[in-house]
Amino acid sequence: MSKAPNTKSFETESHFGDAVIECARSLGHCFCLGLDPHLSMIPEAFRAGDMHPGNPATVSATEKFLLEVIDRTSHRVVAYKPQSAMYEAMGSAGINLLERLVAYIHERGGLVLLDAKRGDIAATAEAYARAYLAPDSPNPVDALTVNPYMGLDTIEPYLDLSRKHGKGVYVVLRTSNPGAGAFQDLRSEGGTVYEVIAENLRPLTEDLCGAQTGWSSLGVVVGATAPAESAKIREILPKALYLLPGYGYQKGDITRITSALVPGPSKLEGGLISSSRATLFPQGEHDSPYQKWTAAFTDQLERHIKAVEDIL
Ligand SMILES: O=c1ccn([C@@H]2O[C@H](COP(=O)(O)O)[C@@H](O)[C@H]2O)c(=O)[nH]1
Repeated sequence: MSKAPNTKSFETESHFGDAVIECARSLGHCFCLGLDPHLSMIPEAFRAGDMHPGNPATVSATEKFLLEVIDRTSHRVVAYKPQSAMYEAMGSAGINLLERLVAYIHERGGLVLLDAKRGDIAATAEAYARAYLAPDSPNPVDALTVNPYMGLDTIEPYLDLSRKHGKGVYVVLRTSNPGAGAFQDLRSEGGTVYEVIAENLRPLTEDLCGAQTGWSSLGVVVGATAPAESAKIREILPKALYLLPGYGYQKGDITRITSALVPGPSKLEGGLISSSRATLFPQGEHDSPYQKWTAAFTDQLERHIKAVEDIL
């Protein structure tokens, strides 16, 4: 699906929404693996020194771990969702690591949805959009999460690159965290904040639908912990792909998250169900030797994928 590192022109130059759905249909599930290298959780088999974020050895250890994870999963997951903050926390070496990982995933034909939740005035958003969504960017990902709090004009630069190059844009709508409702559920005449944003996004999602599947490259982030809200959003945004974080570690009940999905040709579809910590770091395996860790990791990954398959 992709070309050489950092010169990649997304072959779905075509369309992110189509690429996600086509991959999900061929794999038979919609599991997305979060690449969140929490340094304290990196297994013993990969750790080096004190794992301080400023140590070059920490970055190398993290890279070894994540390359192993990617090698073991690239044929099994629909997309990867690196969390930008985890790499930024390691300074410029961490950002370089993120670039190498994105290139590595692309060499293997994988999709990268960078979770960076960018949001700023349009002039600055243009730079964020160029940084990640322009095909000639030093670190071109396939999709980016963005924050709509500052208004629709601030997401326009990302949409522009989606129109031109088929990139995915995921707007944060109703999040998975315990405090999500405090602001996002506030009511005005038009409904809750997240419903008002969704209404505003509707025509934009419809403009960005793929020719192959009809799904939009403009998606939304909705916590897997929020099935009722998910259902309401689906009524407003029938064509938007969901990114559903919060499965696993945050205990989102995926048997209820079917409210986000709709029947496709053979299974439910319309979202990416994402897990980071719970899949990357099987409980009790932190101190395991390499062989035991690989077995535990593969077992955990397959259990999580199976749980997703079972609800579709
Ligand atoms: O509502 C949201 C939006 C984004 N996230 C991000 O997803 C992962 C979740 O990690 P887990 O280890 O699976 O809990 C993380 O990168 C969050 O920043 C979210 O959790 N909820």
